[in-house]
Amino acid sequence: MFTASLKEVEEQLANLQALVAKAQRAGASELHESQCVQATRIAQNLRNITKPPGEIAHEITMMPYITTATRLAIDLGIFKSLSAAYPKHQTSQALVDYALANTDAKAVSPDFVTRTMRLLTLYGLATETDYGTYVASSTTHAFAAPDEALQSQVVHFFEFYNPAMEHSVSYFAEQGYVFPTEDNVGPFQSFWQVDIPTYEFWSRQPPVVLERLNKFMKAVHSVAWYEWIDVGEMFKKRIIEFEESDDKKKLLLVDLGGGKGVMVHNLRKKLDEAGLKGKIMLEERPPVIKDALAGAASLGHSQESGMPGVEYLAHDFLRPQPEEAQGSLYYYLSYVLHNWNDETSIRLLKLVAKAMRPGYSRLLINERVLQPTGNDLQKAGLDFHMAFSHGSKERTLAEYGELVKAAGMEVVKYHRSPDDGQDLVECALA
Ligand SMILES: C[S@@+](CC[C@H](N)C(=O)[O-])C[C@H]1O[C@@H](n2cnc3c(N)ncnc32)[C@H](O)[C@@H]1O
Repeated sequence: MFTASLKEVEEQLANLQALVAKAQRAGASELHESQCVQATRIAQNLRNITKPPGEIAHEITMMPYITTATRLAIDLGIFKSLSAAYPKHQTSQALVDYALANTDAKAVSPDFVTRTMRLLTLYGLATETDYGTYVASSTTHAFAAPDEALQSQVVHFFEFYNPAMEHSVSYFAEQGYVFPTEDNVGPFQSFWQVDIPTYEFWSRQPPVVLERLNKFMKAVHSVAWYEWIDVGEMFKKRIIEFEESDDKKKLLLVDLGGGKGVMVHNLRKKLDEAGLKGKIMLEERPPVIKDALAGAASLGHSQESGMPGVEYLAHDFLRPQPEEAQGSLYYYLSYVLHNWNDETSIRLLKLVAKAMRPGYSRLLINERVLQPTGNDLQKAGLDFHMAFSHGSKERTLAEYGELVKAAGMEVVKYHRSPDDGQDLVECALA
């Protein structure tokens, strides 16, 4: 018979109580996001101790239905409907009416909605208040958000990665249980019958796919480093170190492969608040630059020139850095290196090193750095994901150290995030 050790259960409860007490001592009435992440981790430990093996097997077996139910709910507009109706509760019939009026659904029955909602409410994607009656939870609102980040993540994985995951079982049985290290070979390429890197595969898909990919990139992030590091202080300190005035022409940061520009737009605001006028630059592939400019326009800036103080440069970062991107105070690679194998990463890092001014420029690598043990689902899952689709991996600090060393740099500081999320690895020319 399955039992759980009381001592182990008590240990986890004590951890949770300590977390709550710490927040209370700080005068808070709520846990903030990184504390919520810590609380979830404790709950996960408690679950591992108390969940009988049969229940765990059940959860693993049924998980694809949760994914499927979420995908179906997206197609039926259930999150949008519940979120818009909040704080009102909605019945399955009201959700049917919404789907028929606002989506492509040809027919929907209240029974279909009720049975779908049973799975969703189990995972907090909405709250069940009575039989066939629901109200939006905070997760519902997040899934209904206009940026569509979370919905895009679910749909993108469902369409492109999930079939490749199933295919991987026969792939590894045939090829051997070794993760590929080439960016154009792997279960993903094998399923989709292509021999090109995954990013090239995306660029050949209809624009809606690339758009969805860019939307969901936002979702893979946890609390951004610029929320827990005082950006103004960090930049000012280095500017003062070089006794240089912060004139308008100075290039403060180049964000290579910065996606739709979420980080440059946020950073620009932070730098403005700190009175720092130097330029920052987003360097991306041409279609993504277009999306970034559209993103700037949605923030109320010009569609042609984007946010003031941000330069938008269409450039392939696997080619030498152009003149205008030379000698920046910081170069920034966020969730880029984990897409590439060691060989291509070193090629990219060498090109960055060439653009760096000795003794002055720094490289900031923003990634979820793997810890030796106890990595969460984001880290362990993303590592698998990188292996499946990019022939690459998540790395430990030592592995990042090896990579930058091969490109003539060294790690000068490791800024570890308070919630074990996005870390910052600061490097300089060796
Ligand atoms: C995983 S996303 C990371 C986006 C962003 N840095 C972030 O943290 O959300 C990787 C980005 O690298 C960009 N990228 C891939 N290959 C590139 C290349 N050769 N030149 C420039 N950007 C590239 C992609 O367009 C994509 O936006």
